[in-house]
Amino acid sequence: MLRLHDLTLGYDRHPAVHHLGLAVEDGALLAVVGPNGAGKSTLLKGIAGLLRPMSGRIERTPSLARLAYLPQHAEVDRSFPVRVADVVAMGLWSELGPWRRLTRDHHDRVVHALEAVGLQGFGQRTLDTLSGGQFQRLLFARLMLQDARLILLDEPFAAVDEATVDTLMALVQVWHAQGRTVLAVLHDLALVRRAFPQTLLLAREAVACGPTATVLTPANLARTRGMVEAFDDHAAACDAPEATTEPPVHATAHRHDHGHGHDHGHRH
Ligand SMILES: Nc1ncnc2c1ncn2[C@@H]1O[C@H](COP(=O)(O)OP(=O)(O)OP(=O)(O)O)[C@@H](O)[C@H]1O
Repeated sequence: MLRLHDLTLGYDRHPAVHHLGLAVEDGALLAVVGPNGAGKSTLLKGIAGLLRPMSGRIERTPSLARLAYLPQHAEVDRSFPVRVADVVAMGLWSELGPWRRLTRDHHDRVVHALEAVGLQGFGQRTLDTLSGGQFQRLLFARLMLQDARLILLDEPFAAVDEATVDTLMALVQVWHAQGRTVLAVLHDLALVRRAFPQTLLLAREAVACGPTATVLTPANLARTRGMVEAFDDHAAACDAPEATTEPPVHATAHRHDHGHGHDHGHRH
């Protein structure tokens, strides 16, 4: 299980998301949804261990120790003149370590992963020759080889066409069927409703979390709209005491209210 305990994350001591308390069960397929600036990427970076919590903590059971994180498209530099097959093979890093060479079996797995994402025959091409959609397919091939139990995808389908979404979404479904836990930041609500059993609706705080149909209601979506704009990026750090107990909820939002309304924008 992945648990967030009264988690606040931010930059330069300014909170970006605050007081998240929720539990995501092992094997969940969870969409993270919310307006621009809601803190979705920040949350994924926090879970990936790239941002230290300002307060609160993230707990992962050992079953989720092996983690793979796919950052937003724009954050990945693909001007390196390296070969597609070599980038995919980087997914084997945790298995190989720095010194071991690829065996025949490893090469076969790279070829298989490229086939699975529809990039057969692309192995010898260099990264800079790929289209945006092809590059995203390559990143999914690398993810396949990482064999992670917890997979974090930040807008994996931004700027890719429908056929690519279908191919990559089929892979996500396979990972889900294999019992892996997948969290994906998405803006396509139709896709979320169709393919993601659970959703976290985020607007600097957890607005709702649980079965997608109960989270993506018109009322919840309307509430999120004003919440992000009203949040003050330069507010002082929150002095609210950390919650001492966490409710044992399944992918359920746990909101802290310290006596201020939403019209105050935030509680920091
Ligand atoms: N490196 C950073 N330094 C300072 N502030 C940041 C940094 N990254 C994000 N922020 C701020 O944190 C807040 C949340 O940003 P974040 O990228 O997590 O939102 P998001 O929900 O992923 O948005 P989008 O849908 O636009 O990608 C925003 O106000 C943003 O300006």
